[in-house]
Amino acid sequence: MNSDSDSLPILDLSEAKDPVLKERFLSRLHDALFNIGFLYIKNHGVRPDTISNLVSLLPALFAQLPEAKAALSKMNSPHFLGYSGYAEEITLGEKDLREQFDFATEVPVIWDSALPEKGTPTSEKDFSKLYWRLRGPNQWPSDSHVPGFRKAFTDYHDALQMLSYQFVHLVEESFGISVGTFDTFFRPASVHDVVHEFVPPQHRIKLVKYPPSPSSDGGVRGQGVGSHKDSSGWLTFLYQVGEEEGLEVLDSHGKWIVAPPIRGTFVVNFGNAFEAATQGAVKATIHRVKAPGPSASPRYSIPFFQGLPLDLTVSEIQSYMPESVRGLRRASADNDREDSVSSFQDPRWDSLGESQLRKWIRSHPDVATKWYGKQVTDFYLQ
Ligand SMILES: O=C(O)CCC(=O)C(=O)O
Ligand SMILES: [Fe+2]
Repeated sequence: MNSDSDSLPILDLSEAKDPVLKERFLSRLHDALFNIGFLYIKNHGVRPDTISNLVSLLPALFAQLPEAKAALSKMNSPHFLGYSGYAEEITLGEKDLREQFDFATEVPVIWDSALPEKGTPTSEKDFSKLYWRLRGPNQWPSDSHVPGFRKAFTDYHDALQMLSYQFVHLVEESFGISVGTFDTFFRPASVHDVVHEFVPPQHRIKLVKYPPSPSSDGGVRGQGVGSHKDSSGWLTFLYQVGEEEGLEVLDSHGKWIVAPPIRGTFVVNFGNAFEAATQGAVKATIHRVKAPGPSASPRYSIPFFQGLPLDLTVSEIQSYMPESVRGLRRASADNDREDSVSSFQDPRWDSLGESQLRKWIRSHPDVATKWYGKQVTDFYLQ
């Protein structure tokens, strides 16, 4: 962040529909993108009942018996979808004091382990690359344990997908490029698009619970999730449930800014791929979550990670960005971080799929070894 303010901007999306307020809205969005990289949006158009229908099921989802949760374990899924138990994930060498379910756009498996020369009967595209194996269906909880979950999740997914596409159009406008420039990443190509036909991406949605946890002797709250940049996609739309604070955002002076839940809003931030696409002009801002203290209520959150086509490469994505945007690159103090954009620009993982595969293998080597084998796992762990 590069702002002297101690709080994040709140943008009102209804202003974007008002001819009088639109210019001001776009200039605020431009500032938020280039100076801060983290913002709230309100009047976003997602129906309150679409949100509350899913939110109201979260306690039951997490209260399932350990056997029921184990039956949905990520260990069952080559797509890294499913349940991860409390404190099973590690960020920056420390356990994250949260449990979570990873869901995604419901899609069939398209990975084809056949040799590329054989092609596939249905498509000219080569789906033999290992990263295509990341795509696949969800593990749904049983309807007797969490009644109505699949419908509530799907409605929420569809609403957030639409919001994310509309928001990308506003980003295009604030960049001064034609509305729809990035649509090619998200929709089946039209007959005129002969450059590259992308398979519409799978978006990921995490359902997260941070239970109350003991503070250290000095009263310091535990690590809900350690400081990180989002690496699962293009843009993140985070819904913070309830009133429990926890999310913090690192500004450009190295100061942590609290990003409390604000009723009726989503928090929007940008992933590594967006930072790479803009050559660092829009930052994937570092953030973290503090676990609730011992007498607090559990905190729930729902980040939606907008996906991108897995075969999209960094240079290809950059070619869609105008020089006026890429030229706004800012100096960054975090270029040497392990999870920073630099790993995405390493030619070995230069497609989104390669960088995603690496990320998932590194965060779940046990799942990776089971489905991808030791040799592949070791390669991506190096
Ligand atoms: O729970 C939150 O508020 C944020 C979680 C987060 O940053 C993430 O899962 O990437
Ligand atoms: Fe995050």
